[in-house]
Amino acid sequence: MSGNQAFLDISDVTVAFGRSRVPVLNGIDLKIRRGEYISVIGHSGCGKSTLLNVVAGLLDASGGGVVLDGREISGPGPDRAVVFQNHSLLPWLTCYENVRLAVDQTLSKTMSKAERHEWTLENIALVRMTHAKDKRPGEISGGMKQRIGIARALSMKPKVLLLDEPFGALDALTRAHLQDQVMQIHADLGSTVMMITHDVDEAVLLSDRIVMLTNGPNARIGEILEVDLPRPRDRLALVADPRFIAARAAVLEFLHHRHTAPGLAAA
Ligand SMILES: Nc1ncnc2c1ncn2[C@@H]1O[C@H](COP(=O)(O)OP(=O)(O)OP(=O)(O)O)[C@@H](O)[C@H]1O
Repeated sequence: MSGNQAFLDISDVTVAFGRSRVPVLNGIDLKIRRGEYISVIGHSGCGKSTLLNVVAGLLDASGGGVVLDGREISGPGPDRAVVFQNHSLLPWLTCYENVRLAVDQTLSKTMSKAERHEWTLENIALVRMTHAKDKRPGEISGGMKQRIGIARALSMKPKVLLLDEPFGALDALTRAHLQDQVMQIHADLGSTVMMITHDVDEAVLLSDRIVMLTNGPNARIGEILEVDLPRPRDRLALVADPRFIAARAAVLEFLHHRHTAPGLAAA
């Protein structure tokens, strides 16, 4: 991919914590196109969340930098909305109020009060949560909380959606429903998504490319797999699709046998 195609340009990012001289991540280069769905996968502790936090602007890289749509990232901003594994809704607000708060914080200069109300409802409808919009987080399931978290993130009209294991804490069926919804939203809105996951099937189902990190410390990009599957994707049909099976096998093979950086002994 040529440099000028990058919408999100992660360039030579290195992160070392505290006084440690051994970086967690070392020289991460990744160029993401507008509208692309990227998954980052790797063993526990290799630095996936660290990378996402650098892109979110929640953490400063020790070296390198990130440019989004031509602007260098130097802190958190509404152009990058994050959805974490553990839903971070404010418990004393209703679902509507949680989304509305984000809308008011980011769009009050560009939308009237009535428009913000409509926009809030629209985003809640997008994740099919209209029926529970007046409930508080304590009154709804984990999957529903994640849906509101996604609605809140989308309502900010971010340039990039950053998903840090958004389905990780959910049961298999709820997880599948939410993956399908996110696929639909990605198709409808053309969102650019960077998602951290541990789940190989999830990565193959959702992604245009899967970025595989080597084990840390000094984690690097070991390999990037293009997922050559037409959209829309149907999870049931894909189970028997040789391209799905091959992509899945390639990621598993990397995770089991080739997760060490070049030049290091196998773990
Ligand atoms: N604030 C911090 N201070 C010191 N070390 C940290 C900090 N945050 C993360 N680390 C270390 O950096 C490494 C990478 O952590 P990170 O959470 O990014 O990994 P991960 O791949 O997302 O892990 P998991 O898949 O288990 O969530 C780990 O060794 C972790 O202990």
